[in-house]
Amino acid sequence: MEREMVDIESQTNHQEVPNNVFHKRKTPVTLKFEDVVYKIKIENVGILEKKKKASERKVILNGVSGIVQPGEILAMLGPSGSGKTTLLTALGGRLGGRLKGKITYNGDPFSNAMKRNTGFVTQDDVLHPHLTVTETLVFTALLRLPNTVAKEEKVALAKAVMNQLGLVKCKDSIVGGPGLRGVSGGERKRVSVGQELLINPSLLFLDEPTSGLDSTTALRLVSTLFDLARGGRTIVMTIHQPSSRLYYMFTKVLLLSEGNTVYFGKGSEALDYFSGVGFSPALAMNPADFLLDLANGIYTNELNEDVVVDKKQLIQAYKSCNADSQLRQMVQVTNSNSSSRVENTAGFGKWPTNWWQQFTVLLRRDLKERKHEAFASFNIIQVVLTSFIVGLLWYKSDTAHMQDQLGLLFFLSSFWAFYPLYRAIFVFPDERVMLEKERSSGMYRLSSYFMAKMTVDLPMELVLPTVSILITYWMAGLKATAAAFIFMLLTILTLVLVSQGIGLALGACVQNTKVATTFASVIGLTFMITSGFFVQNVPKFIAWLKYISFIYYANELVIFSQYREGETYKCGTGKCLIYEYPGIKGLGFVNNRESQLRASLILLAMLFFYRFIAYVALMRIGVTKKSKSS
Ligand SMILES: Nc1ncnc2c1ncn2[C@@H]1O[C@H](COP(=O)(O)OP(=O)(O)OP(=O)(O)O)[C@@H](O)[C@H]1O
Repeated sequence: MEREMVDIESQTNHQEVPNNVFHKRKTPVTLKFEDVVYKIKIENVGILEKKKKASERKVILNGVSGIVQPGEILAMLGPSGSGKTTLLTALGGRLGGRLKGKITYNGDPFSNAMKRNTGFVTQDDVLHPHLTVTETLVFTALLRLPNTVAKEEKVALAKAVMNQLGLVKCKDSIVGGPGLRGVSGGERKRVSVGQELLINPSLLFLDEPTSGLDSTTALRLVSTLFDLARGGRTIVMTIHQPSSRLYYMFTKVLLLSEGNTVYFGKGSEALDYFSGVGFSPALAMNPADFLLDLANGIYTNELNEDVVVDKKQLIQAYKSCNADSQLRQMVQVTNSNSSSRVENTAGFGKWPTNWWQQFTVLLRRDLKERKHEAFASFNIIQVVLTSFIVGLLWYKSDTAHMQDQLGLLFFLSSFWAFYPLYRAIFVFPDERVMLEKERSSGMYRLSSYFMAKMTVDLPMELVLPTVSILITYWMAGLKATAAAFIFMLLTILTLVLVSQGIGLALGACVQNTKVATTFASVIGLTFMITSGFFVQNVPKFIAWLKYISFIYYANELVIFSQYREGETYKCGTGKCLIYEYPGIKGLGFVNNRESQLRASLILLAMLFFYRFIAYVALMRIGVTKKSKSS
């Protein structure tokens, strides 16, 4: 697979890549939003009172309206917490909950076709840290571009994006992330933008794309966006503190203060507007700084003194100005007609690619991303060392010391019940943000993602226990027949998969590794102590717990692998039947084919059951949010 990617890349090295492929435009989109109101519920808990106070509704967006046309860049400015990200998320069709007002795209509400024509760059870069810049963009192209585009063309487009965003220099460097040195912050941001440019979106949303960038890099990035807008795209972005050079590249500016519009209109006319309502800049200053000060309720007068301004006065001034009523009239004109409707013109079906293509690309991507984790030497050393120590402790054990041997069998069941559980817990919480981002843009089906995740870790999940059992089994002198060894190995491998399933389900349901780890300890310990090794005379009302304990069934099968009906052990001066040994008899096992089959089938059912739970829990992540917007 790796070779395949290298081949494709080398082919495209000789291929003519258009310098600016993004000047070709699909359907231009006019974005209108009218009286957008968003409230969230806040549960108030007094510090001193134990009782919860009644929940309150906090207004995040308070009747915001606007219009952005193809070829325009709208920059949303405002102090921190003024609602910029919330509005951007709402306009990008990703905000659920109590969203009121009307948001339309060429007159129509947000649709699946629109979703695939929309690029959304989040504030934090959500990227796979171990992939190189090229791999990141090529995998995105393979997943997001439709089947109608040939594979070679997809790779060529990824290359074109790298050219356009100035990423060629670092194309073979890994992206990096927390604790892993990779490309610079600015390059990482450009990779995120590149992922969205690949689909040549009609509408592009960017949440603070310039934060953390030096002014030159920020200017370069916004220049690229300016070029894109000129190609007919509609661009909406939030920005904290643009330099004046950046400010004048924006076609329109929306200034927010505590969720209210303080100004909406051309960036170049903002200062005139504020002069008209009594606030003209007394000193030569960056217009963006002046606007942000006002939105924060501060005005610097001729004496360079900061005067407090009533924000309500600014909000009211905007509401009663001509610009606002003109804007409302423009927004209210419906322009829904079949020629402007965003259709699936890009050749996307319900999904850009078919199930198998999604699965294979995701598998290749996961293999590259997770090989460092799955094949980490410390995992291998940990398991091999533990196996040797266990082998030494039980070196050449025999049935003359039945309790010792039972202890070994129980230890093996318990160790392989816990080890994969704790590893699997992290899989989905670590991936949540990525899954959310990719599913929100309709990149792939959940089932192909899920199957790729199940498959990618499988080899290592099975190789490690096999190596461990190989070491311990022979050192500890367990039954030296191929049948007994294979039975034991298959039992342990099934146990590993069940345990992994429980970890995946916990991680997927809770989505918080700390909480999931706590649950895992409680569940794991409960299943371990109810499996019969520690206590056998359990009160009836709680004795049923062992029947849902996967460790109980694994322990049963492991014991079956070693001892046959009628076999004996040395007791006192004579011999006793092994299945009469108190430690085994108390477990209540019947050693016959039916009970072996029953235990095996229950373990297999658990293997699927816990994965099913994990799948259902993941279904809520990244689906297009249903809001109450009218
Ligand atoms: N789910 C939530 N729970 C509680 N408060 C929220 C939630 N979502 C948004 N808020 C609040 O809504 C307000 C607006 O948040 P938002 O992130 O949109 O602001 P912003 O202007 O983008 O801020 P920044 O520039 O700091 O990113 C903030 O006060 C924030 O605390």
